[in-house]
Amino acid sequence: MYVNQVFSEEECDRILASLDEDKWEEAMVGGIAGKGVFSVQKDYRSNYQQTVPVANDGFPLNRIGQEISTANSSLWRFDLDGFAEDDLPWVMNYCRVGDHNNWHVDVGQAATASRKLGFSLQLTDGTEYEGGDLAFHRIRKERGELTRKGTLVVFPAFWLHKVAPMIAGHRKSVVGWVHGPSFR
Ligand SMILES: O=C(O)CCC(=O)C(=O)O
Ligand SMILES: [Fe+2]
Repeated sequence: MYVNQVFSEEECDRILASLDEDKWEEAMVGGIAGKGVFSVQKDYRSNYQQTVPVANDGFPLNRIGQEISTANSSLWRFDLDGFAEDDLPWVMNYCRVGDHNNWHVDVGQAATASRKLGFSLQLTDGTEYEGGDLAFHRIRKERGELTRKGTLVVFPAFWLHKVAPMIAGHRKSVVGWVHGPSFR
């Protein structure tokens, strides 16, 4: 896993300020049966989401893309193409008690088949909420290591991970995937 403090608090606030409060939609589960087969299943996941707003200068996806390239060169050396037009990053919003995303992997069939690396950028700080921790199967991390505002976490899309149920407060993250040719 690659963990780095990539954005300042002010830059995270710039992303937060660019969000549209009218655009939150209930996150869905799917991509297994085929393209476009998604549904709300609150026992698997419960959170709001909206596509991440990208400024004219490419902020913040340009920086995230560069950082993922750097991480990939030193750690996995996967063949990568970049972000996919039909699978652009989301801002995830965990604002209700119990909001969560149960154990899953990010790579599946259809639109998610070519995901190689996933990322999660912390827009909020771990001190702003209880529960809601991003966790990876069999990887032990101190709570503060992944929760700091501005921290980018990069991981292979086939790693098992989850977001624990919210107990209090609000958590927001930018979550997305860099695609590439199929594993072989
Ligand atoms: O909110 C996060 O940090 C991760 C969410 C996640 O794993 C996903 O949406 O696939
Ligand atoms: Fe995920």
